[in-house]
Amino acid sequence: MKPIIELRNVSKKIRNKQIIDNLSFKVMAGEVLGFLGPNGAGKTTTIRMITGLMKVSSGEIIINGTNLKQDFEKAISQIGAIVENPELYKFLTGYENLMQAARLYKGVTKEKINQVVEMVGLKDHIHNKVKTYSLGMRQRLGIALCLLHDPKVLILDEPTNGLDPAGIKEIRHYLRKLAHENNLAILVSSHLLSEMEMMCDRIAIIQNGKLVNIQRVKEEEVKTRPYFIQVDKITSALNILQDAGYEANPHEHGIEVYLEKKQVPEIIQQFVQQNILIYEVKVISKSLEDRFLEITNDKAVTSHA
Ligand SMILES: Nc1ncnc2c1ncn2[C@@H]1O[C@H](COP(=O)(O)OP(=O)(O)OP(=O)(O)O)[C@@H](O)[C@H]1O
Repeated sequence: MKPIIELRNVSKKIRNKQIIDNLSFKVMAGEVLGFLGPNGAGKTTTIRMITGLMKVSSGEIIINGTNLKQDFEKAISQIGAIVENPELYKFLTGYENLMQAARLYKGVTKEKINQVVEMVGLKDHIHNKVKTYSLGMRQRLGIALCLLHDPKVLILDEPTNGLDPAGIKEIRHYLRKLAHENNLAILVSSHLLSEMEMMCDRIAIIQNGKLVNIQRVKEEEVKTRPYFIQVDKITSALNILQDAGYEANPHEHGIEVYLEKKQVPEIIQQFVQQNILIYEVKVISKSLEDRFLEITNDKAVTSHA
């Protein structure tokens, strides 16, 4: 999988207050990454930086290989985003809303409009007025608007706000479909673990502007488990794992990496060949929920808030 969004040591200071602190993560083509954190953790600020609405104080943001600072137009043209609620004309039909937006872009054909309608499952309702739509349908129309210019990245800030469980399920279905079938990299933020678990392939937890954890969700947790490996050369070990396509991050005095049991001896062999000393290998068995509650100190946010 190819990283489509990449943050490298991104920091943001506003009036001497460190809002985002050395944040690095990647969102791959074909995955939905959840950006989870309590209120005020820095999710919106990060999303505003990725979408070019706010400048970084330091660090780099790379969108599909283009550095946002070096070629803003090119980087931004690959992003579709809903940062606040989608702006919709409620007295027009869904189709008319799409036609309005299409005028802003060059070369959006009728076929393209029909294609995005199909992608978000609104075909049967697209000629009805938006005021008759449920919140979930409005979100889906908002997503269709974002897709008109063929972005590689879709970014949605709190897309489930105000939706009932059926609406959340509906959005989840279409986001997963877009990621998996159209190979989009999707970043969604939320402060609710339960919603993120329903929607995402991986979850990145942020607190006080820092990334505290990235973990794969559910199904894949069954196959792969997070291992902690304590080594002397963390960077070399990380490079070996990441080059081989493993999801690995620095963790305390070692590395956290998602592995299947049968992959463990293979990794140890590679480390030994590269003269990396291994002091400890253990499974980190905590669930995502344990980690999140621990991280948020059981305050403000719970998985069922
Ligand atoms: N323009 C600003 N000036 C000063 N402080 C700011 C500014 N924008 C954000 N902050 C502060 O930065 C921190 C992170 O805010 P941000 O909105 O990014 O968090 P969030 O995780 O999106 O939270 P929420 O879920 O409540 O939207 C908060 O403490 C907020 O008060």
